[in-house]
Amino acid sequence: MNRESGADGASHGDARADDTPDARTDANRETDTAPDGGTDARRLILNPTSGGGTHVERVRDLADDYGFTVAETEHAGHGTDLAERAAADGVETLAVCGGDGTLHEVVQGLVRADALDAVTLCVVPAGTENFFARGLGVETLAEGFEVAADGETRALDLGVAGDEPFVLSAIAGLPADASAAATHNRKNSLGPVAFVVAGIEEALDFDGLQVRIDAVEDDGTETEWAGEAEAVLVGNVRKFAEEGGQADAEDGLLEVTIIERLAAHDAVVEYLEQRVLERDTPHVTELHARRLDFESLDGDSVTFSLDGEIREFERVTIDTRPGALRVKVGDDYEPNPE
Ligand SMILES: Nc1ncnc2c1ncn2[C@@H]1O[C@H](COP(=O)(O)OP(=O)(O)OP(=O)(O)O)[C@@H](O)[C@H]1O
Repeated sequence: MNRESGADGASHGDARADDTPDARTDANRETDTAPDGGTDARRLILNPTSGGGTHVERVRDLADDYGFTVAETEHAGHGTDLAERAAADGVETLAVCGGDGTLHEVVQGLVRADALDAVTLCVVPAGTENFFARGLGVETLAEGFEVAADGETRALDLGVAGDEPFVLSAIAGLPADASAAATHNRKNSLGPVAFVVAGIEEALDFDGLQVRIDAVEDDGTETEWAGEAEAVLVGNVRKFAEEGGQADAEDGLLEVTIIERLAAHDAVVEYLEQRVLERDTPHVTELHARRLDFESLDGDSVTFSLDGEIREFERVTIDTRPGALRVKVGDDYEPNPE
């Protein structure tokens, strides 16, 4: 694994000696508790409702130890405002404590503030799934702060659907409907099982998508797919084909999986064949695309899940901003997990 440079050739191993708790002064500690502002270089945006919400006290203690001021979200969408504010305040290292949805909001704020170049993100996992944090090799709250202090900085791709950035994935079809049904409250009470429960409920009355997809592949080839789809899964940091999991997030490409609509039973068998046996199946199309144009053919808008946040599009272009996200990663991060 290349530990020297990210996709943009940025220099790495840039943790500063004063990032460690021991190196900071008592005076520093006193200013660390500014709730929602200041000109500090390190700030943490904390979603107190992510996961079961049991992380708050511990995270505040760790933030204090590592010299992060804490800005707590007060409502859905607030993470975007707080990130914009952090950028305006000149924050250089911005940690995000929550799940993938909170990270999604924070990235919106940095894009709105045109501050992706100026801010390095760190993740402190406190959500239900924490897919992004796990991909970066960050499993626990404490590891989130350790990596914020000492981790390597890499330049990861950012996905964009229309004008909205996403980090993990943009998915349309059955899984997006299931993710819409797995509400925040339900996730808090059921955990990851909420997705399964919601998925079964949604499968009972999901109609399929009538869509056309024009993709520009890695080598410039243009590919068109039109028909009735069960789901269109577009991964940036995440991939869905074969065994699924983390994708190469530094290749400037989207991992696209289109699952053709079949009788429910056949579709499940084929999807499992592909995932478990890694066998090509005739009704699953995989593409590595730089860009794709998605259009609903029946005039209905389609429900998308962008990192778990629900949006509606009748037509949308999805592409990437290669290497646009500066992110601290742990030792277990694999740039190319293939
Ligand atoms: N103070 C708040 N009160 C209520 N909702 C909030 C608050 N702050 C943020 N949110 C909302 O919480 C939602 C989910 O948060 P997040 O994704 O971080 O946690 P999660 O759903 O538990 O985890 P994951 O996405 O990893 O499964 C986001 O859509 C966000 O808008």
